[in-house]
Amino acid sequence: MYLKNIHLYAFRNYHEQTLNFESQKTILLGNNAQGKSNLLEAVELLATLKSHRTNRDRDLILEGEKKGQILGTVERNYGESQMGITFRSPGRRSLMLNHENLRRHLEFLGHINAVEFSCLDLELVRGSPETRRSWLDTLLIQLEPVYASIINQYNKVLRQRNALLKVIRKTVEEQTNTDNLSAEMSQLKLWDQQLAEAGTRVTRRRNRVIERISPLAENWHKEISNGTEKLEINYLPNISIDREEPQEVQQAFLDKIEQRRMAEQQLATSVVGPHRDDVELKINHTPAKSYGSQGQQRTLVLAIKLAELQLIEDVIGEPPLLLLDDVLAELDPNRQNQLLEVIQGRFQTIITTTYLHSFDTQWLKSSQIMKVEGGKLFQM
Ligand SMILES: Nc1ncnc2c1ncn2[C@@H]1O[C@H](COP(=O)(O)OP(=O)(O)OP(=O)(O)O)[C@@H](O)[C@H]1O
Repeated sequence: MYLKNIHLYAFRNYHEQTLNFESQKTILLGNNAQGKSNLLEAVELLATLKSHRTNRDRDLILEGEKKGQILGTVERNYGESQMGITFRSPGRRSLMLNHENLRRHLEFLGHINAVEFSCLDLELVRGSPETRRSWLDTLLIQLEPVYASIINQYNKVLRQRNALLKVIRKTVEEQTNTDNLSAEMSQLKLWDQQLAEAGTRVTRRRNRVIERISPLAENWHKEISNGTEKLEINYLPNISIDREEPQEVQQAFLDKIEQRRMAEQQLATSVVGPHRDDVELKINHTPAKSYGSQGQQRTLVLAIKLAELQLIEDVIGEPPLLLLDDVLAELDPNRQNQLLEVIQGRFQTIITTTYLHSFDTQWLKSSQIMKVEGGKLFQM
């Protein structure tokens, strides 16, 4: 897979800019706040339709404009695709593939795959469970684009069920109309069923992806730490997935809802389901979050990113893009070399950096280097 070019119109701090990727490796060089990460964000959006920095389209549009656009051309084994996303404020985004407007997000996903690695990824270890869920979901969308609608459907049901739980609490507090309450309770039963169905789909897929990525990450981790450390990645689902059959998982889901009924009604929110999942990361049998040193945590994240590259390549059959946002300088020479060795000519890589001195000369010679200044790119 090769991203040939990208065009940005009124996107973040870019008025109008084209970048033709002329080498497997592109280095975006510039001071802080010039637009380097914005460009990587544009590639991330083409790959996943999500940005890890915002979920409001209006943030993505150049200040003062009503419309922004990202266009890109990607070359795959099966041929070339032109992709486009138009953001509107106010308004909804629209998607284009090969000059045709798409109605469904699903048809847009899966043409570009990318693994992003930035200093924010340390949050995978240090941050809240939400960060780890979001990491899993983004990975799953790339591996099987249909997951985007599965997780959206789950979130929609969850929102509606939470709204109903709030209505029920109000009815109970006001102790007014018992007829209303019984109608609301039967409605809740229907939402329980929907939550369990949608949630089972999410849980089973998250479990599957963890089963696939864990051994890969564990191997990388062993290699980077020269065999001195053992990484363990465990899925901690809110609903037990010991059982094989989806119907059995669904039943376990419904049983747990029943057990937590009182708590849910008091809190007026859903306390059962994959929105409460987490992923446990352990180094030498101890939690990486509380016991891991900074260096160990960095090794862990690097191992996970290398595993993501490998897994996506295995599943998709083509190497994904690698987006490195200001991370090379943060890795020690040993880990830097390990990463550069893996990349060598295999993955199209876009790197942002404020300095060039941490790159080796061979690497610089074979890279396209672009200077980024105030939302403009200059060939160096
Ligand atoms: N919607 C927008 N309209 C105009 N400018 C924006 C918009 N969103 C972000 N910016 C500007 O983009 C710049 C940030 O760019 P970016 O995050 O790409 O920085 P960077 O070059 O990667 O720097 P760093 O090394 O600090 O990460 C800031 O100047 C910010 O004000």
